[in-house]
Amino acid sequence: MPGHDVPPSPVPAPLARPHHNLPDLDKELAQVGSFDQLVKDPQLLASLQASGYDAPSPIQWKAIPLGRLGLDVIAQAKSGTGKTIVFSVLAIEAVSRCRHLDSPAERPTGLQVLILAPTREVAMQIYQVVYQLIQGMGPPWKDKGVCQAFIGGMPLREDLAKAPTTRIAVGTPGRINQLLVLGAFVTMDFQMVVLDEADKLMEGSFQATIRDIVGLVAPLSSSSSPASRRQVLAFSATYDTELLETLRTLTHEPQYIMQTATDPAPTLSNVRQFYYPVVLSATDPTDEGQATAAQHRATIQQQKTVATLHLFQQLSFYQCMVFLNHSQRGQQLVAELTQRGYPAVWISAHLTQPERLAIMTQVRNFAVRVVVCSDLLARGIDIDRVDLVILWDMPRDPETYFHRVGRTGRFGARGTAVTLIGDQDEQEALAILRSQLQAPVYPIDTLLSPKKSVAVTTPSTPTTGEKWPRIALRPDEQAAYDKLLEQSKVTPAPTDPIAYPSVEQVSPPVIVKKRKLSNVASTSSERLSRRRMHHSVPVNASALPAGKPMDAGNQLQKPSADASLLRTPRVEVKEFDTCHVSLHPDQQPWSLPFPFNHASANSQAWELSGSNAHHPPPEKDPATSAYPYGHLASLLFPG
Ligand SMILES: Nc1ncnc2c1ncn2[C@@H]1O[C@H](COP(=O)(O)OP(=O)(O)OP(=O)(O)O)[C@@H](O)[C@H]1O
Repeated sequence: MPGHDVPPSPVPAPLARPHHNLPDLDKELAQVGSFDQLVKDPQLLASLQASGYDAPSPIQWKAIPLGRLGLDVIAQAKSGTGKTIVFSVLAIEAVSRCRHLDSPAERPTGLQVLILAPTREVAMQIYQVVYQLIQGMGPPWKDKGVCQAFIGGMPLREDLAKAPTTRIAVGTPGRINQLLVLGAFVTMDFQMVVLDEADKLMEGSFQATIRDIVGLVAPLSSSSSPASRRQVLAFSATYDTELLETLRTLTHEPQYIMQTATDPAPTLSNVRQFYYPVVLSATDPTDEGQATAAQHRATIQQQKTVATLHLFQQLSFYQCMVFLNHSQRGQQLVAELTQRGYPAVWISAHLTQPERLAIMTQVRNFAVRVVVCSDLLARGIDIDRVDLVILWDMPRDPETYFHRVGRTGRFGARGTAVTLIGDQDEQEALAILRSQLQAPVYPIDTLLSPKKSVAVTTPSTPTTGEKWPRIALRPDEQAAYDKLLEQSKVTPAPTDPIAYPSVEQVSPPVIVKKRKLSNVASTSSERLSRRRMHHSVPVNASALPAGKPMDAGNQLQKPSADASLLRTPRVEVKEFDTCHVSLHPDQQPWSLPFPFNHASANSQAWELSGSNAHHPPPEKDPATSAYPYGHLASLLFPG
């Protein structure tokens, strides 16, 4: 088992990135410019391009400049739209700025960036992305100590040895906290903490650990000047109102980049979503003399296995992820699938860390095509050959649905997600879910018509250069689908001037209200009593409510601009090394060079564009001694 401090195991050659040549499938992925307009460092730019990242996605276009300004940022973007590259670029730039300081004596040492992820698998994946970018940046960057992974389940001794020289640490909260408490990292020049899957990191027992970590590396004290404060960046595809509020307390006047009100659902439109009602037993487990509840459950599971095999036979796919809620059932399913000619692996947090890493390597190397898993892999995991996701069990909440489905259809690829519906509880949960989704969830018979003659008994082997795995469609389905794709085409990227979105243009955050999908039946007696009510009701597609837009009550309010000044400064990035900032709605923007950060803010001589010379710096509020325009203004007018 390779140690996690060695270079990551070879990643299979990437499939051709489809989004450049094909119609835009989702506006989250519409091309907005090119990386050479966004990234100035030639080594980093070359490395990005060599790794196949030619054109930034909208989240990269918006969040990289904002993060580079040194502001705290809370960002939301759909699964698979490239959030990892946002903070990888910002992390490398942060270290790069320090490396290029003229005087070696002043060059900061030790840890500068900390990237936290909720699972060891996601942490290792992020580490591999940053590592790959650094490797592509030429000799000075090939220093092994620049970026290191620190995850639980691996020897602490090795982590203690490598921590002092690490510049970018990627890890899971428990291990990172342990190392910080032990004083393993040198943090005097610390600059930035990144929370990936931030809503998950703020949940339950994680939250206290995250608070401890952020308190140690990026303390938020009112007395600390912005220049001495460290930056906090948070990313996720989903945010819950309450957790978002909690997250806000870790940040300082954060800038928000959120899903738009018109497109709130965090699943990509290029993932076709279906539900598959398995044939229900005609018996009610509560009827006397009939099957027991356990037998009834066993029947449903059997039916779900049959449905899974049916999907495998009918669809051609590269790789499939099957999500279950129970470990024992997962292992059983793996045995059944393997026995029937679909070799599968099971992965959950119950395995040892070496076992988990070995399975992930197998999956990434395409040595296995069916991964049966718990929600360990529901978030953040990026395997670009996954084109089929089966939700064997209904997820416990809508966020988990979005994240599970988001394992396919990544960055312009197409994908299919099928939710198996086995009983009344799952039918009700699906109804709740559909009320939150904008994308349609079709009944499975629209995909698997009994008349259709698709007989793919052995999954096809992918051919190099093939753009997508094919999912066979009837001609009429194909025509409808092509039309849908044509309609979703987005206008081409603007060229001159480069129109980055300003903070003010960013729509109000749309928050998925936390609502347990499985709360309908938390105890078996409740479950049984409901079954009694819905005695032998077959799953009927037409009984399910159609999708409708999200409840407006779920949205946070956008900060409003009053008549004389903008509560949030308008930040507009015009070129990759300058940004324009307006404090008054009618004011010509100030022109600021960047990159800059808190550490450099005080010493930076701000150049004001000529037309603004008559705009005096704002006055401080006497009550708070703070500038009224917030954090950015205090950066602009230090002292
Ligand atoms: N600009 C780009 N050009 C081409 N491919 C990209 C670009 N940015 C990211 N990708 C690819 O898109 C895929 C998804 O990226 P990433 O894992 O960062 O998504 P994400 O937004 O973090 O998703 P999730 O919310 O599921 O964690 C990755 O395979 C990544 O290599």
